Amino acid sequence: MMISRSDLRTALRDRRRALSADQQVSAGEGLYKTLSVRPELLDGQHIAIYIANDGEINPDVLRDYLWASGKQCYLPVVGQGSSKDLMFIEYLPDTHLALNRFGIPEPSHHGARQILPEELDIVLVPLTGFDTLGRRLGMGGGFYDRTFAFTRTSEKPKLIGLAHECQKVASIPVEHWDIPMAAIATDCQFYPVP
Ligand SMILES: Nc1nc2c(c(=O)[nH]1)N(C=O)[C@@H](CNc1ccc(C(=O)N[C@@H](CCC(=O)O)C(=O)O)cc1)CN2
Ligand SMILES: Nc1ncnc2c1ncn2[C@@H]1O[C@H](COP(=O)(O)OP(=O)(O)OP(=O)(O)O)[C@@H](O)[C@H]1O
Repeated sequence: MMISRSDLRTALRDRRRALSADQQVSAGEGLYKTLSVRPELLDGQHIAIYIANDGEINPDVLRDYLWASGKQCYLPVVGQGSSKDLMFIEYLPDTHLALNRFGIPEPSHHGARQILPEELDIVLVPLTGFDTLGRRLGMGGGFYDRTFAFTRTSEKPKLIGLAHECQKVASIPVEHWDIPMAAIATDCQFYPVP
């Protein structure tokens, strides 16, 4: 029998949380090495990124590099109540972050610059699991799938999934609402989606 998405998610979350602090630091540096040279990323000006949570690969080194090279970076903000759409707020080095209802640091949307999802060039999507066909498993909230459902029929933004190499599996069971990634980047490798 095929493993369920929910069991796979639990196993892959356990796997990334088992990485040591040293391994997480090296993974973040590896991710920077993988992505900082890719034209797929450098062609973009408005780039959505995230603050690592629950053992996710940490894109801070990459973000600081992007910011220093003159890119605009944005962080996801979850809506109030039961809203399942993400908002994106500009990140600046002095941006104040506070924990959202999932315990993930996010900027306040008061006074900061918001960008519409369709104005983003690149979205760096946090992954729990992936396969080399660009299929992904997230945290199970459906936030990215819902917010970026329109990318099925638009050129922009390009979605690039970020994960630890150890989150690669042979095949992710796919659902009809899943939005495919254009590419996936890990601490070790860049996977263009065929
Ligand atoms: N770093 C990061 N930021 C992100 C996401 C993400 O996956 N990673 N999101 C991507 O969608 C959004 C938040 N979505 C999330 C969906 C579920 C859970 C989660 O941990 N659920 C817990 C229960 C937590 C609780 O209710 O207190 C769980 O299932 O165990 C977290 C974030 C926006 N920001
Ligand atoms: N475009 C959509 N419209 C309506 N519901 C959706 C859409 N996309 C996903 N969902 C719902 O969201 C729920 C979670 O989806 P899924 O298990 O694929 O989450 P995920 O991709 O792991 O999470 P995330 O996108 O937050 O990283 C599903 O129950 C699904 O019904």
